[in-house]
Amino acid sequence: MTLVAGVDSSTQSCKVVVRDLETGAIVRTGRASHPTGTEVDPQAWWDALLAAVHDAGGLDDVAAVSVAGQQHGMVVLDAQGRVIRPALLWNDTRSAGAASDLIAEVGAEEYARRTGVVPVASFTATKLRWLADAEPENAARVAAVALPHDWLTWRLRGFGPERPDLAELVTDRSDASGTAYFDGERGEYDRDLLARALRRDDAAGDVGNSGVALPAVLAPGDSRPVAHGTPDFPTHLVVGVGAGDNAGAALGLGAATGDVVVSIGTSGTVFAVTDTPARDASGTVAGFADAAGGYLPLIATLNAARILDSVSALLGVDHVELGRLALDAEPGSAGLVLQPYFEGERTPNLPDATATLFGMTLASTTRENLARAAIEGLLCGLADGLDAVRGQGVVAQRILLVGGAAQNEAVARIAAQVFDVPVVVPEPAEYVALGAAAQAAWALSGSRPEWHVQVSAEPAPDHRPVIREQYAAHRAA
Ligand SMILES: Nc1ncnc2c1ncn2[C@@H]1O[C@H](COP(=O)(O)OP(=O)(O)O)[C@@H](O)[C@H]1O
Ligand SMILES: O=C(CO)[C@@H](O)[C@H](O)COP(=O)(O)O
Repeated sequence: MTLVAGVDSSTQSCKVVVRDLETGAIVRTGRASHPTGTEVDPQAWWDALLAAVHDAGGLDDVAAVSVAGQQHGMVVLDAQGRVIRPALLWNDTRSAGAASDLIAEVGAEEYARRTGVVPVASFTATKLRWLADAEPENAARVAAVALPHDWLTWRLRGFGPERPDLAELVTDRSDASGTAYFDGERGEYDRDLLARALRRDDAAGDVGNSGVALPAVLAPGDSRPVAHGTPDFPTHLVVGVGAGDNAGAALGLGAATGDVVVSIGTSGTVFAVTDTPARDASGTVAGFADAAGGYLPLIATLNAARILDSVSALLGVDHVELGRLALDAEPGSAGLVLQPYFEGERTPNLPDATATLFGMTLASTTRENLARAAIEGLLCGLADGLDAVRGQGVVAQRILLVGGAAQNEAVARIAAQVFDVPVVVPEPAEYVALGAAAQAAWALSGSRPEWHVQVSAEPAPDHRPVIREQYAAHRAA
């Protein structure tokens, strides 16, 4: 049996799956936790990757591996290949002012035209501008900028401070498209936008002629060898190009026309695979690239599964009990509405917002209604996102619900009340890691594998417009 492995280095944890190349069957899995916080030393991701690989039984018998990861995180390296400062993650909002500054300088239309996105605090370019303004001595030392999956792929192939070959950094279109200095349609970096973000004129110019290295953007199915083998990552391993996590999930799910993926992990995301790029100058929909040569219009919320973690903790219950309580309440939670901006918000772009509970009366303020309001608030934000993605021409025939919180039955059943299209829950699995394993298989065999995805639940359509109507009324107010 030939085996391939996929990694998802996500916000909260690192997950590894090992699959049979022939059938796609999951042979074994591993996992390790990441630190909390929105600023993380990348070394912690490397340690977690090693721990997750060990937990999965190692890669000795595996022929190829590929790494997908949380998008946008800023990993800055000096000329010796050392990480200059902890990475700022996608959900770190300190660069909100930098995003506004970049838009004021370049223009939203111009950004959308050149990169498919308009900067928000999540995107790498804004973090570089923050670095240039807040830590100019660090910005001056930047010799390369990588994303989490680029850096982990580089380390896995045997590079790092001991072998600081920055020209060996590689990435793919999907993750590069989340930087706000890459055009997914042309498949090229916009180095003038990079130079502007970092306030470094020497960052402009052609590859080899620039003071700041960027990872080479490889094609889907491409690969690189392990250059310097270690016991954990031996030289026989073929290493795939990797991906941003959402593009990885699309690959793992085999998302096709008519499918809209709704992922409820640390972030909430709504996205679809398309043939043409989105260029939304309002900035609501990010016009990302996918991991298979197409595009991935996407909206993301900063608040998703952790809304439920927080409300579960408040109520002193686990996720199962939270779901049971929620299903004991009526749709609309008797008027209780949670606008769940616990960590600020990205869609809508309100980086300094906080959460608000509306509609509290003696009658409505029950544990059941609060549990339901948490799930409804989470899903209403994503339903607004679905509207925005549809506004880019995406036709939604069904929702594929994935991510940690999709495993909660109440979330799936209430999703069937919030969304106006059928909801399908694929069998519980780490779809980002599965997609990365599909990349590994593609790199090994030369063609994209056609692996089947099982469905575990299809909650009966039960659309209840009242849920979104009352949420929208409070948002407007
Ligand atoms: N049954 C469940 N109900 C609600 N939330 C859940 C459930 N299982 C896991 N989660 C939550 O899902 C999140 C992890 O999801 P995951 O997709 O792995 O996130 P990420 O990829 O962003 O690290 C955690 O916040 C976890 O508490
Ligand atoms: O910022 C985005 C997408 O634009 C997030 O989706 C990140 O990619 C983090 O993903 P998770 O770790 O929550 O899965």
